[in-house]
Amino acid sequence: MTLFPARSLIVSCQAGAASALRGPEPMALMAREAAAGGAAGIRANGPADVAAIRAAVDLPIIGIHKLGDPAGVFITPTAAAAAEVVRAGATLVALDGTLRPRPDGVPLAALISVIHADLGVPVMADVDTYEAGVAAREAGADLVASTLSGYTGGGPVPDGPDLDLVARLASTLDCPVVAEGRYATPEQVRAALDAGAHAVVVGTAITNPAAITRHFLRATA
Ligand SMILES: CC(=O)N[C@H](C=O)[C@@H](O)[C@H](O)[C@H](O)COP(=O)(O)O
Repeated sequence: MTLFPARSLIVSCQAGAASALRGPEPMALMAREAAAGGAAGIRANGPADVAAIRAAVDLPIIGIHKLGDPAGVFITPTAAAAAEVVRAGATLVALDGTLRPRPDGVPLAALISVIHADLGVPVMADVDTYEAGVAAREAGADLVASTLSGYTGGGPVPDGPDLDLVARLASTLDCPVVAEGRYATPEQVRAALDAGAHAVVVGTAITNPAAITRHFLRATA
């Protein structure tokens, strides 16, 4: 897997529904800034954002298409969703690789195989546990990412990243492991790479000014 050099930093350019930055143009500007800063790739949501970012930067784009209920399987849940972001210019597709059933009941291996055959792009499985990571690799995922750790159990989301999951996956899987989810400091990024991650995806800490403001505001209380 040579899409991303070893020890790459990938920047996730996504804005929530309430964000003033939501929309293809702001996300494309964000991606340009990330590229100017040295990012090796961009992660982006939805065909409109992916298309605008594709036109703005010459970097690999991890395309996702969030559809449906955020409490369930919603990151690129179907082959049709994957096709939309690939047509828009995504270099590879990330999708929910947890052990939860997909809304349409299609098994992960079948979905990955259709994406490989019909779209010809690599697939990154966003997982929540070690078991899901192993299963995703067996199902044909080309990369496995820790993206969904902390988000599927129904409990509070932890403050920090799941470095243990990254270390376990990296020591077992014969594919690149990507660290993603709540990486907020350069030290955490280095720790993930030193634990065996091939690349680290950082979103909120770089591209969400409201969250960054709230983070600094804690010091004023
Ligand atoms: C759980 C979920 O839906 N994660 C999403 C996946 O695309 C995004 O909302 C995250 O921002 C992204 O994973 C990057 O993580 P962070 O923003 O923590 O650096």
